Amino acid sequence: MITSHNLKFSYSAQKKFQFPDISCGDRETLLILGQSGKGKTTLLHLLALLLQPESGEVIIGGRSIKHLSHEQIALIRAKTIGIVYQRAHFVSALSVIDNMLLSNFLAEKDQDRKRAIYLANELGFAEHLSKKTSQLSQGEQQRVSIARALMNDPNVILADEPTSSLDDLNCQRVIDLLKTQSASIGASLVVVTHDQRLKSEFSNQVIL
Ligand SMILES: Nc1ncnc2c1ncn2[C@@H]1O[C@H](COP(=O)(O)OP(=O)(O)OP(=O)(O)O)[C@@H](O)[C@H]1O
Repeated sequence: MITSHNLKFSYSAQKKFQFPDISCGDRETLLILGQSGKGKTTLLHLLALLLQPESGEVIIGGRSIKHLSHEQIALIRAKTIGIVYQRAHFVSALSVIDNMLLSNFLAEKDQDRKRAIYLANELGFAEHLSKKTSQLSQGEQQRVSIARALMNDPNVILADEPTSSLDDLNCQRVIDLLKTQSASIGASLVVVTHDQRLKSEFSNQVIL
């Protein structure tokens, strides 16, 4: 479960954001919609503990993420949050499977090859596991990115514009994958997007 209260953030005196409170329980989904520049990625990065709010707090699994060291925050993020970034940010020198196993390493867990292979089969890219990520199509990279986010069975999955560059068929596939995979591990799924196609896919919505 993830909630936020009174989150405020500013990049500069001219660029200030005050976000509505959000709440997404275990096995629940939440869509955060907003036009370009409304602060969707900023909010997602606050929820992902990648940015520190000026005021307010994020609570994950009942625990407030305030007054913790950078090291503690990094470990909580790695262990409890799966992030599907707007751009995938793979390590280009590593294979697909090693990019996935990196998630285990960052969470200080043993490398779980079985889980990586299981997810690759579930998400339909098992034949690409030993390739470099740059050899995969954009849609395949998107699925690897989702699988990587699921490697540590996170409590919360945060996805930033996961469908904006996909055609209708792949858009539907990616949303179905995110929903089924997050439901199967009992996670909260929060998606931020300007993609209006997703409106009909989520009953809980917040508009920025
Ligand atoms: N590091 C930064 N420094 C200064 N301003 C920033 C920074 N990152 C984002 N901004 C500004 O903050 C505003 C919100 O950016 P953000 O990326 O959160 O919006 P968004 O709703 O996700 O937009 P998009 O849909 O175009 O990705 C934008 O006007 C952007 O220029």
